[in-house]
Amino acid sequence: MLFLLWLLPSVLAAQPSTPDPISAPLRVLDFGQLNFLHTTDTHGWLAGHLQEPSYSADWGDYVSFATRMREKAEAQGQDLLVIDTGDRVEGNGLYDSSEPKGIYLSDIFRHQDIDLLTSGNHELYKQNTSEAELLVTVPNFRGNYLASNIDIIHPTTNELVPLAPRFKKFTTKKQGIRIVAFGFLFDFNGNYNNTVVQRVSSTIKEDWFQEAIRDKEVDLFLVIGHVPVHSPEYRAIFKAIRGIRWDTPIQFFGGHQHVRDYAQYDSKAFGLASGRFMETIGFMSIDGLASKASHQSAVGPVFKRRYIDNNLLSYYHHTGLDQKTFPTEKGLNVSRLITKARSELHLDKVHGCAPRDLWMSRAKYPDPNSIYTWLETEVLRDVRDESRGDTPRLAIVNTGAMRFDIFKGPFTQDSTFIISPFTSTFRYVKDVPYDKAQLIVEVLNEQPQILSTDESSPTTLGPVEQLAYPEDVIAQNWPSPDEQIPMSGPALVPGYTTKDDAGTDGDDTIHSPISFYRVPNCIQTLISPNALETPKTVDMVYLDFIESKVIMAAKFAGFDVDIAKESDVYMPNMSLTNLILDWVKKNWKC
Ligand SMILES: Nc1ccn([C@@H]2O[C@H](COP(=O)(O)O)[C@@H](O)[C@H]2O)c(=O)n1
Ligand SMILES: [Zn+2]
Ligand SMILES: [Zn+2]
Repeated sequence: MLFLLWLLPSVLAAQPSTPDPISAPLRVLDFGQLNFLHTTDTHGWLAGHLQEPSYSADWGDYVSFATRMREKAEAQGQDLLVIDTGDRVEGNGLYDSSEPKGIYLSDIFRHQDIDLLTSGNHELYKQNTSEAELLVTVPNFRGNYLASNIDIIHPTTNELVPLAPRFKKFTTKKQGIRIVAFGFLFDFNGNYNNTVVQRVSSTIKEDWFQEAIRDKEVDLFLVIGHVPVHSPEYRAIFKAIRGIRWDTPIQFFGGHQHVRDYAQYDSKAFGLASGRFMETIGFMSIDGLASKASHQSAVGPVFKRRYIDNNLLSYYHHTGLDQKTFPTEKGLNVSRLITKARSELHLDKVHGCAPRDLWMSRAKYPDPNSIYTWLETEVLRDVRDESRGDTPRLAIVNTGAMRFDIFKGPFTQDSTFIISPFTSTFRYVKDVPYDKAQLIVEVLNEQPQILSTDESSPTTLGPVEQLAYPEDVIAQNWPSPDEQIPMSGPALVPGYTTKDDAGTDGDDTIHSPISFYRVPNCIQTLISPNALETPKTVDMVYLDFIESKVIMAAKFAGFDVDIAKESDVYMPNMSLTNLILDWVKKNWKC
């Protein structure tokens, strides 16, 4: 059933730069015995999207939404569980702009009543981030944080300990559904050396896991993880559980690829991935589970999924409430906390004004509207180390270092971290024959554009970095112009038109499709005093994050220099984030 809501400008006017919304036809949520709300890859976007009305609800609104949805489910004698599958950090001023990073964010995040959560790869890149998980987030969510395959060196005892409990068994409040839950991270190997991520394939051979899946008093296995739902890791977990429990329903929640996705493993096992950056709240319901309340055994359970656009009108619609009746006191307080934090962090401070939109994947590459073309032709021209003077240099940047589009208008302190939050700095190798440097970039770009081996296989070259939208997911989930759902009435708002294993009716809001284009793994800029001549040799400059990939690509390219030994710091302490910020301040006057 569809509802057509006229989005009232006043509803979203709370965000200063939010343009007037138009209209949004909405699908309903079908509740079941057991219901879930799911976030993943929020990357600090707890203030929501200030420039995109479709995703403008903040964490406080989500706190109200979860409360209201729980009330609604429980009033119907049903249960609701709230899940988060990691990558909560890095990617927004609310996290990256504080010193130390994250002090405001963790204090906002903790107010959501989360039943189960786990770690992403971003929680593990740096020592202080994973230690904050151990010392702040795990205690904040006492007993609900799971880490089936992550250990950490405890900063005070120096002992290697599980980051959090490996699994958890519990019974739901209303229906008495007995659940065994796990919390996994994909086979990640880019973590700092204070943590150990055990490969999923070996974790599932461990005694504790084998015992847990042999428990006969279980109505549902719940696997949450920072793992793509279509991945070898989840396939392996599914096979391990199914091998022992041929009939028990299994629900997976995943993330990491920043896409809306839904996987069907068999008729009783499904997986939901709920996008990125607080754009999407995933909803799942399961009906027909064995349960104490209904004294029933499982009867062909029915699984249903929805991807909710994160805005107040979706929230009002799904709860049946309105501007007056929807907000909870706690939710409003969390929104106030966010406003206060943003103000203390000066996130609205304007550094410059972008003359046009610059897109990561909504524009072709190369193209004047591509953020990568802008980087290549303008920003990277400022790559210069004093000590190397005007020595010709080839600057190589992985496209994954860019995280979000730039919208025409004010470029703020928040935008600085939204578009590229990483503290990675530049390194270089001198006297690299120009043709070899070109070959190295070619090798880097020839790597398959999937992420299954990303940061996960030390033995193969693998892709330089993950694409924001891996190829298999593009084929599966991305809209194509001919998939537009015919609607009468007002024009649809452009947005997600997801295609997944259950079809094309997953999005709560019916949008018109947006075109997306593929980008290479790496872009490059040659900076040379003599623009007309190709230099014989260059300083090959790259972000330290991709050094291991550059080393392997150099081997493939037949460049016989020990890069790990010969490389050095280039532009000391200059991150890509700061390079861009300096460029914006100089070039984008308001
Ligand atoms: N210092 C860094 C860290 C990460 N990246 C990019 O992010 C990708 C992982 O992000 P997810 O949110 O998808 O986990 C990684 O593959 C890199 O592309 C980076 O560039 N620099
Ligand atoms: Zn992520
Ligand atoms: Zn991730």
